[in-house]
Amino acid sequence: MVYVKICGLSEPEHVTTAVEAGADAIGFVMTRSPRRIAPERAAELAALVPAHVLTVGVFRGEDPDTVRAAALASGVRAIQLHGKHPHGDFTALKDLGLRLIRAVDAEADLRCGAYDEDLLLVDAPHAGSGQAWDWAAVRGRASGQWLLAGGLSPSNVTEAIAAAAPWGVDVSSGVETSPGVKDPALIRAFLETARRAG
Ligand SMILES: O=C(O)c1ccccc1NCC(=O)[C@H](O)[C@H](O)COP(=O)(O)O
Repeated sequence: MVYVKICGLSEPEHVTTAVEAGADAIGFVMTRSPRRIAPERAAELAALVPAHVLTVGVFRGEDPDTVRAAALASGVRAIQLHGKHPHGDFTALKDLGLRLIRAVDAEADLRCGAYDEDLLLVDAPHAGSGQAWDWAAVRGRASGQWLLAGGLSPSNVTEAIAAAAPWGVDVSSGVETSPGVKDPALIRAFLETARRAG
Protein backbone atom coordinates (compact mmCIF):
# COMPACT_ATOMS: atom_id res chain seq x y z
CA MET A 1 0.00 0.00 0.00
CA VAL A 2 1.30 3.43 -0.89
CA TYR A 3 2.61 5.56 2.02
CA VAL A 4 0.87 8.95 2.29
CA LYS A 5 2.21 12.15 3.86
CA ILE A 6 0.02 15.24 4.21
CA CYS A 7 2.15 18.36 4.55
CA GLY A 8 1.74 21.95 5.71
CA LEU A 9 -0.91 21.45 8.38
CA SER A 10 -1.59 24.26 10.83
CA GLU A 11 -5.04 23.61 12.34
CA PRO A 12 -6.05 20.93 14.87
CA GLU A 13 -9.15 20.00 12.83
CA HIS A 14 -7.01 19.25 9.79
CA VAL A 15 -4.51 17.19 11.76
CA THR A 16 -7.35 15.11 13.19
CA THR A 17 -8.91 14.70 9.74
CA ALA A 18 -5.63 13.47 8.27
CA VAL A 19 -5.05 11.03 11.14
CA GLU A 20 -8.59 9.65 11.02
CA ALA A 21 -8.41 9.29 7.24
CA GLY A 22 -5.27 7.17 7.59
CA ALA A 23 -2.27 9.41 6.88
CA ASP A 24 1.10 7.77 7.55
CA ALA A 25 2.92 11.06 8.11
CA ILE A 26 2.01 14.67 8.77
CA GLY A 27 4.23 17.65 8.03
CA PHE A 28 4.56 20.98 9.81
CA VAL A 29 6.35 23.70 7.84
CA MET A 30 8.75 25.62 10.07
CA THR A 31 10.50 27.60 7.37
CA ARG A 32 9.62 30.64 5.27
CA SER A 33 6.27 29.84 3.67
CA PRO A 34 2.58 30.79 3.75
CA ARG A 35 2.25 27.55 5.74
CA ARG A 36 4.86 28.41 8.31
CA ILE A 37 4.01 27.72 11.95
CA ALA A 38 6.10 28.27 15.06
CA PRO A 39 7.66 25.27 16.81
CA GLU A 40 5.32 25.85 19.77
CA ARG A 41 2.28 25.59 17.49
CA ALA A 42 3.75 22.47 15.89
CA ALA A 43 4.12 20.99 19.39
CA GLU A 44 0.41 21.56 20.08
CA LEU A 45 -0.53 19.88 16.82
CA ALA A 46 1.96 17.04 17.21
CA ALA A 47 0.37 16.22 20.57
CA LEU A 48 -2.81 15.27 18.65
CA VAL A 49 -0.98 12.70 16.53
CA PRO A 50 -0.81 9.04 17.60
CA ALA A 51 2.55 7.31 17.67
CA HIS A 52 1.95 5.26 14.52
CA VAL A 53 1.77 8.47 12.45
CA LEU A 54 5.13 10.13 11.76
CA THR A 55 5.34 13.85 12.58
CA VAL A 56 7.71 15.77 10.31
CA GLY A 57 9.23 19.25 10.62
CA VAL A 58 9.91 20.85 7.23
CA PHE A 59 12.93 23.15 6.83
CA ARG A 60 14.77 24.85 3.97
CA GLY A 61 18.26 26.19 4.31
CA GLU A 62 18.30 26.93 8.04
CA ASP A 63 21.52 26.33 9.93
CA PRO A 64 21.79 23.11 11.93
CA ASP A 65 21.35 24.80 15.32
CA THR A 66 18.08 26.41 14.21
CA VAL A 67 16.74 23.12 12.83
CA ARG A 68 17.83 21.26 15.95
CA ALA A 69 16.16 23.79 18.29
CA ALA A 70 12.90 23.84 16.30
CA ALA A 71 12.77 20.06 16.07
CA LEU A 72 13.31 19.61 19.80
CA ALA A 73 10.82 22.37 20.73
CA SER A 74 8.11 20.94 18.48
CA GLY A 75 8.70 17.30 19.35
CA VAL A 76 8.50 16.15 15.72
CA ARG A 77 10.00 12.72 15.05
CA ALA A 78 11.43 13.48 11.63
CA ILE A 79 13.01 16.36 9.77
CA GLN A 80 12.48 17.09 6.08
CA LEU A 81 15.38 19.08 4.68
CA HIS A 82 15.01 21.11 1.48
CA GLY A 83 17.84 23.09 -0.05
CA LYS A 84 21.48 22.81 0.85
CA HIS A 85 22.17 20.96 4.08
CA PRO A 86 25.68 19.47 4.20
CA HIS A 87 25.98 15.76 4.75
CA GLY A 88 27.53 16.12 8.20
CA ASP A 89 24.43 17.90 9.48
CA PHE A 90 22.30 14.92 8.55
CA THR A 91 24.36 12.58 10.68
CA ALA A 92 24.33 14.93 13.66
CA LEU A 93 20.56 15.27 13.51
CA LYS A 94 20.12 11.52 13.34
CA ASP A 95 22.13 11.24 16.53
CA LEU A 96 19.25 13.09 18.24
CA GLY A 97 16.92 10.22 17.34
CA LEU A 98 15.26 12.10 14.49
CA ARG A 99 14.47 10.41 11.19
CA LEU A 100 15.70 12.30 8.17
CA ILE A 101 13.89 13.04 4.93
CA ARG A 102 16.11 14.36 2.14
CA ALA A 103 14.05 16.54 -0.21
CA VAL A 104 15.43 16.88 -3.73
CA ASP A 105 14.36 17.52 -7.28
CA ALA A 106 14.64 14.95 -10.05
CA GLU A 107 18.21 16.00 -10.97
CA ALA A 108 19.65 14.72 -7.69
CA ASP A 109 20.96 11.33 -6.58
CA LEU A 110 17.65 9.48 -6.19
CA ARG A 111 18.84 6.50 -4.15
CA CYS A 112 17.21 6.63 -0.72
CA GLY A 113 19.98 6.19 1.85
CA ALA A 114 22.75 7.65 -0.29
CA TYR A 115 23.17 10.45 2.29
CA ASP A 116 22.08 8.50 5.38
CA GLU A 117 18.48 9.64 5.04
CA ASP A 118 15.59 7.40 6.09
CA LEU A 119 13.19 8.65 3.42
CA LEU A 120 13.75 10.43 0.13
CA LEU A 121 11.28 13.05 -1.15
CA VAL A 122 11.44 13.74 -4.87
CA ASP A 123 9.73 17.08 -5.36
CA ALA A 124 9.19 19.84 -7.91
CA PRO A 125 12.05 22.36 -8.26
CA HIS A 126 9.96 24.83 -6.21
CA ALA A 127 8.76 22.92 -3.15
CA GLY A 128 5.30 23.72 -1.88
CA SER A 129 4.37 25.56 -5.09
CA GLY A 130 1.77 23.06 -6.18
CA GLN A 131 3.42 22.82 -9.58
CA ALA A 132 3.20 19.47 -11.31
CA TRP A 133 6.22 18.15 -13.20
CA ASP A 134 7.17 15.15 -15.33
CA TRP A 135 6.63 12.48 -12.66
CA ALA A 136 7.36 9.67 -15.15
CA ALA A 137 10.96 10.93 -15.47
CA VAL A 138 11.85 9.35 -12.11
CA ARG A 139 10.28 5.97 -12.74
CA GLY A 140 12.96 3.34 -12.15
CA ARG A 141 15.55 5.99 -11.16
CA ALA A 142 14.44 6.62 -7.59
CA SER A 143 14.92 3.67 -5.28
CA GLY A 144 14.13 2.58 -1.73
CA GLN A 145 11.63 4.38 0.45
CA TRP A 146 10.89 7.44 -1.65
CA LEU A 147 7.94 9.81 -1.80
CA LEU A 148 6.71 11.55 -4.92
CA ALA A 149 5.63 15.20 -4.41
CA GLY A 150 4.91 18.28 -6.44
CA GLY A 151 1.51 19.27 -7.72
CA LEU A 152 -0.33 16.18 -6.55
CA SER A 153 -4.06 16.38 -5.82
CA PRO A 154 -7.04 14.04 -5.46
CA SER A 155 -7.70 14.38 -9.17
CA ASN A 156 -4.21 13.45 -10.42
CA VAL A 157 -2.67 11.22 -7.76
CA THR A 158 -3.83 8.05 -9.54
CA GLU A 159 -2.10 9.19 -12.73
CA ALA A 160 1.04 10.20 -10.79
CA ILE A 161 1.32 6.81 -9.06
CA ALA A 162 0.89 5.03 -12.37
CA ALA A 163 3.53 7.25 -14.00
CA ALA A 164 6.26 7.16 -11.35
CA ALA A 165 5.54 4.01 -9.31
CA PRO A 166 6.61 5.67 -6.03
CA TRP A 167 6.87 4.02 -2.63
CA GLY A 168 4.74 6.88 -1.26
CA VAL A 169 3.22 10.27 -2.05
CA ASP A 170 3.24 13.69 -0.40
CA VAL A 171 0.77 16.54 -0.87
CA SER A 172 0.26 20.06 0.36
CA SER A 173 -1.19 22.58 -2.15
CA GLY A 174 -3.48 19.98 -3.70
CA VAL A 175 -5.51 19.64 -0.49
CA GLU A 176 -5.89 23.41 -0.02
CA THR A 177 -8.45 26.00 -1.11
CA SER A 178 -5.76 28.73 -1.08
CA PRO A 179 -2.08 28.75 -0.01
CA GLY A 180 -1.93 27.55 3.59
CA VAL A 181 -5.67 26.84 3.94
CA LYS A 182 -6.33 23.12 4.05
CA ASP A 183 -9.69 21.56 3.16
CA PRO A 184 -10.76 18.48 5.18
CA ALA A 185 -12.78 17.06 2.27
CA LEU A 186 -9.75 17.29 -0.04
CA ILE A 187 -7.51 15.65 2.60
CA ARG A 188 -9.94 12.73 2.86
CA ALA A 189 -10.31 12.51 -0.93
CA PHE A 190 -6.53 12.47 -1.44
CA LEU A 191 -6.02 9.68 1.06
CA GLU A 192 -8.86 7.56 -0.31
CA THR A 193 -7.72 7.98 -3.92
CA ALA A 194 -4.03 7.36 -3.19
CA ARG A 195 -4.88 4.21 -1.24
CA ARG A 196 -7.00 2.86 -4.07
CA ALA A 197 -4.33 3.66 -6.66
CA GLY A 198 -1.49 2.18 -4.65
O1 LIG B 1 5.00 24.17 1.71
C1 LIG B 1 5.84 25.06 1.60
O2 LIG B 1 5.51 26.24 1.44
C2 LIG B 1 7.30 24.73 1.65
C3 LIG B 1 8.21 25.75 1.79
C4 LIG B 1 9.56 25.45 1.83
C5 LIG B 1 10.00 24.15 1.75
C6 LIG B 1 9.09 23.12 1.61
C7 LIG B 1 7.75 23.40 1.56
N1 LIG B 1 6.81 22.39 1.41
C8 LIG B 1 7.11 21.04 1.27
C9 LIG B 1 5.83 20.30 1.06
O3 LIG B 1 4.80 20.70 1.53
C10 LIG B 1 5.74 19.06 0.34
O4 LIG B 1 6.63 18.18 0.92
C11 LIG B 1 5.88 19.14 -1.15
O5 LIG B 1 6.71 20.19 -1.53
C12 LIG B 1 4.57 19.14 -1.86
O6 LIG B 1 4.16 20.39 -2.22
P1 LIG B 1 2.89 20.63 -3.15
O7 LIG B 1 3.33 20.68 -4.56
O8 LIG B 1 2.36 21.92 -2.67
O9 LIG B 1 1.91 19.51 -2.91
